[in-house]
Amino acid sequence: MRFNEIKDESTAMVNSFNEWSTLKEVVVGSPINYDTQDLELSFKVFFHDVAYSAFCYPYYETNGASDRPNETQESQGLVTHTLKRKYLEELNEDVESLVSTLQQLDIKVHRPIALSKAIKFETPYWKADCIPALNIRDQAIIFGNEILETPPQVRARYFENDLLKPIFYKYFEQGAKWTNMPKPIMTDKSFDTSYISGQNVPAMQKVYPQNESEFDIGHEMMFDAAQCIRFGKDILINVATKNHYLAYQWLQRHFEGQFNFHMLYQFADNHIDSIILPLKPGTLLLRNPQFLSRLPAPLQKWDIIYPPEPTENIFPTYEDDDLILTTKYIDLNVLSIDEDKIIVNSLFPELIKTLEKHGFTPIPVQHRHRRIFGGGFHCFTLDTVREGSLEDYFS
Ligand SMILES: NC(=[NH2+])NCCC[C@H](N)C(=O)O
Repeated sequence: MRFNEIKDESTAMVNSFNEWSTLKEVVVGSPINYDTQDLELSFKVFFHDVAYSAFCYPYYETNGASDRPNETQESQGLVTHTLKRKYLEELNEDVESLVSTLQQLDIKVHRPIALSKAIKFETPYWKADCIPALNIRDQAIIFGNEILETPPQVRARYFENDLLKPIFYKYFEQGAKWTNMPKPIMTDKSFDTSYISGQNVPAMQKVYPQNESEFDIGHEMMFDAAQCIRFGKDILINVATKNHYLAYQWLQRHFEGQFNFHMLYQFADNHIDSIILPLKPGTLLLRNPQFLSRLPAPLQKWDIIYPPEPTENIFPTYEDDDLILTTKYIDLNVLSIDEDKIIVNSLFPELIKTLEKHGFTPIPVQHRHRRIFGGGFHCFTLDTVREGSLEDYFS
C-alpha cells in the first residue's frame, strides 16, 4: 500500500540534547491574534508569583470581576483581559526580526500555524479563548530524537500545540518519536494550590475559588516543558506542586535508563528558564547566588555568570490596566546559537556586555514586550535540531 508522504527532504531528523550545541533548525512561535487572556483559575494560579497583585484587590475582593476598561465579564462569568493592539503589533515586528536573524545565521526556521482569528472553545468541563502558539518552549520539549508534549496548566492553552502539528508531522516522517503526556481534565479541583497558600495569601477562596464538579478526580498531572533544562543525560526539573510531582514521576518512568531527572524543589512557581540557562559545558547563566547551593553538586563547580540586575528603564512604561506576567529577570531567557553565539535582547545592553566579558558573542535582537506576553527568546523557540549526541556533562 502507498500513502502520500509529506516528507520535506530539507527537514532533518529531530536531534536536540541540550541548550547550547550548534543550532540547525528551530521553531519560532507566532503571536498573531494574541488578543485575549482569560482571567480564570488556571491562568491566575499559573501566573500567581508575578501577577497576583495585579489580579487582586480591590476588584476581586468585592465581586470577582473588574471595572477596568479592557476587561469584560461574559455571562458565564469568564473575565477576559484584552491586550492592546499596539503591543501586539510591536511584538510581531520583534518576532519577525528574530526570525530573519536566525535565517541569516543559516538556521532553518519553522513556524506554527498562525491563529487566523480569535477562537473560543469548550471542553466538557470548562470554556476558554485559544492562545496562539507563541511561547512554544512551554508545552513541548525535545529529548534526543523524541518530541514530547507536556500536559497543559492553563486552560486556554489546551489546544495550542495543535498549531505545531504540521511541524511535528514533518519530523515524524523523518523518523522522530512523538509522545504526549496524559492530558488533564482540569476541573478546579485538579489544581494543587498549596504553593500559593504556602505564601499565606489572604482570601485564597476569593481569588482562587475552586468549585466542585462531578468530574473531579483530585490533583492531576500538569506541567510545562519549560520547567526542564537539558544538560545531555541530565535534566533539571522544577517541581513546585503535586501537579508537577506527578509529571516528574511520569518522566522518570518514561525515560528510565536514558535520562536522569534532578528535582529542583520550588525554584519558582513553574518555568525556570529565566533563572538558569547553561551556555556551554562548564558555563552557566544563573539569576543570582541564592540559587547556587540548591543546584546539583556537579553544576556548583561550573563557571557561573550572574547577569547584572535589570533596572526598570529597560522595559517600556506600562499602564495600570496592563498585566505584567514576568519578573524583571526575563531577559536572562536567551537563545544559544552555539557555544559562542547567543541571541540576547538588545534592550538589555548590560547583559550583552557581561556576556562579552566572558568571551561570548551576543547577537542583539530587540524584544520590547516580553513582560506582557510572558516570554523571552528561549520561551518563543523550540530547538528541534542541534548538532551532537547524548553526553554526560555531570561526571
Ligand atoms: N518558557 C517561558 N515561558 N518562560 C518564561 C518564564 C518567566 C518567568 N516566570 C519570569 O517571570 O521571569
